[in-house]
Amino acid sequence: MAMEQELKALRVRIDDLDSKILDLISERARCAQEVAKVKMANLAEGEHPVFYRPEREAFVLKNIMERNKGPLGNEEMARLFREIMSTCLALEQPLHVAYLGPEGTFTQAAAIKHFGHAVVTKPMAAIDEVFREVVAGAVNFGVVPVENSTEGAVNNTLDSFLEHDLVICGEVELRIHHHLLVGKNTKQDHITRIYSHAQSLAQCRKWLDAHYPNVERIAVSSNADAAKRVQSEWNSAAIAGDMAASLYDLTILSEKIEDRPDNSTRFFIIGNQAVPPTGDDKTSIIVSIHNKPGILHDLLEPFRRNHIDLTRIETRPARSSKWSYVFFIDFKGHCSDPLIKAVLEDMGKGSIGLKVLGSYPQAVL
Ligand SMILES: O=C(O)C(=O)C[C@]1(C(=O)O)C=C[C@@H](O)C=C1
Repeated sequence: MAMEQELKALRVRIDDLDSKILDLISERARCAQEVAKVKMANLAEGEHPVFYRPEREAFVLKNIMERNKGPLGNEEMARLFREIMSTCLALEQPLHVAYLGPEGTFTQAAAIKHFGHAVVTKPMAAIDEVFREVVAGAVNFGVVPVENSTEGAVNNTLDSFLEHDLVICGEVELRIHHHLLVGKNTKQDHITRIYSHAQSLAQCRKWLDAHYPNVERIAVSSNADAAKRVQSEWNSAAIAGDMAASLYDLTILSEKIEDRPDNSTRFFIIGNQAVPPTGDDKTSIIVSIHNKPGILHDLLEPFRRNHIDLTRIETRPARSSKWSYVFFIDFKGHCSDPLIKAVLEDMGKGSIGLKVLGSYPQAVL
């Protein structure tokens, strides 16, 4: 009886707090509606309003994480605010976001992690199609994978940047946990085929060698596609993540089978909008250079001289001529910073071409 009384009193307090939170969230949403009105009222002739402001969102989330005193962890708290902002933005403008599908891919999970659940997500069959959908203006943004901590670059994404003129507006990092999944009719000891995306098969190579050394591994276009197949196919399993498992109603035979526990994938948000600096930004560029001795050293020297932190460098064959290359370089800093501007100018002089793909806030979550 005493416990019942105690619980009742605590629940009264919770109801009271919920009602205060409800009022505050509604007040915040009304504020966002006012923000939209101000943005609409201050447009120059022919200008389009910019509702989504990644630099402001990064500030809000970081601020919440800094001020959070617990007991909820910083990430949990930021995720709650991510969702509040997502719904507030949807009141201003519902965002449409294309991603590398089908439904249930890690790219969809990355899109939701970045924009929250209030966005309308649209699956595309290939990375290039995500780019084309954004270029065509059919969606506001696109989400594409760019690199995995175990398997390296996603070349289709890098190549698409050579063909399309889009801006990188943000990055998302996602911990990738792979599971071995089966449909209702498949037993663990009857598996004859394992489907997944080539990158996912590679990320689980050692585990597969140890547990299913003689089972055929079949690469398909995505791990969500693998999950979809095994829903109805007997004696086959898929390697995919949580979203695909629940979407296609599969049983998890083995959890977290990736070879490296810190296995993560980085995704880019692509759009048409340049993002102002936050003080904690990254910039991505493409540079093409003449092939001559010491050229790569010369290219990178200004970064060393100016203590600019290079975070990634990737090479791809140039489309223009055989045995010539382009470099994809990411570094810390924003292209509007005078120091970065000077370095890029310096680099531009020694190269055939240099293109800034975008400056964007470093991933907060
Ligand atoms: O500050 C703005 O510009 C807003 O539109 C408000 C708000 C928010 O809810 O905090 C909503 C969407 C933007 O992407 C950033 C922030």
